[in-house]
Amino acid sequence: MRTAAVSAISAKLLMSPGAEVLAILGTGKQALSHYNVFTEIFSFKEVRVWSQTKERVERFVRSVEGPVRGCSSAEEAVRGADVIVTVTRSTEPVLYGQWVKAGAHVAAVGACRPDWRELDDMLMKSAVVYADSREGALSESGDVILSGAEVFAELGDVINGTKSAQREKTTVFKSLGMGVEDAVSAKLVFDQWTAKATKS
Ligand SMILES: NC(=O)C1=CN([C@@H]2O[C@H](COP(=O)(O)OP(=O)(O)OC[C@H]3O[C@@H](n4cnc5c(N)ncnc54)[C@H](O)[C@@H]3O)[C@@H](O)[C@H]2O)C=CC1
Ligand SMILES: O=C(O)C1=NCCCC1
Repeated sequence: MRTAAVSAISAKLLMSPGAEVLAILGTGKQALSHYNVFTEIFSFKEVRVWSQTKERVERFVRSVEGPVRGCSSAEEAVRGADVIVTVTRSTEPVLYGQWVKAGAHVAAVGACRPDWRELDDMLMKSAVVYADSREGALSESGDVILSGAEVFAELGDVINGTKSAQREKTTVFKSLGMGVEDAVSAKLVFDQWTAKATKS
């Protein structure tokens, strides 16, 4: 859930204000938590989902409620989408810049190894790239390392107001996960548990 929460913060900061269509590539555990968090926080008119097989897409669609539509190709899912979440175990690009609408926001969650990709060079080079950790992105993300794309800012820079949120441009948030996210999540759980325990 903490990974999806961070992706949702990236979307809150970087997606276009009138965003209506969300696309999710992948139908595993991260896809479900992203679906749950994004539909809880935002009001997308349509959520499109694609995965490797028709069976996985159908199973995912049956498992959730809301305005979800299964797609038979990644291209069908992402064409015209305002926000795209990539949550696959792919080692090769599944999302191509030529399909992505200008001004869309991409939260790229998979491909967390230096030789793995989810996004192609065209997208990485044409988008404004943000990361949770610049250091992490430059050592762990194949999409950043192999494309040679510049990391414009960390998400924390945008939250602190030291770097701009370029909503009008196509943006990529490269997520890798950070220990501090686990620490904050653990504190939230502990605080809620303590509050309940003191009441009873
Ligand atoms: N950035 C972060 O903080 C985190 C990133 N991850 C990464 O997110 C990704 C997804 O994780 P989970 O949902 O837990 O995995 P999962 O195994 O539950 O789901 C993986 C999904 O990827 C799809 N997939 C696998 N190979 C593919 C390919 N070649 N092309 C297209 N789709 C493919 C599968 O059909 C499935 O829908 C993994 O790469 C994982 O390492 C996971 C946790 C945190
Ligand atoms: O932050 C995490 O947790 C992970 N990050 C990338 C790879 C899978 C787990």
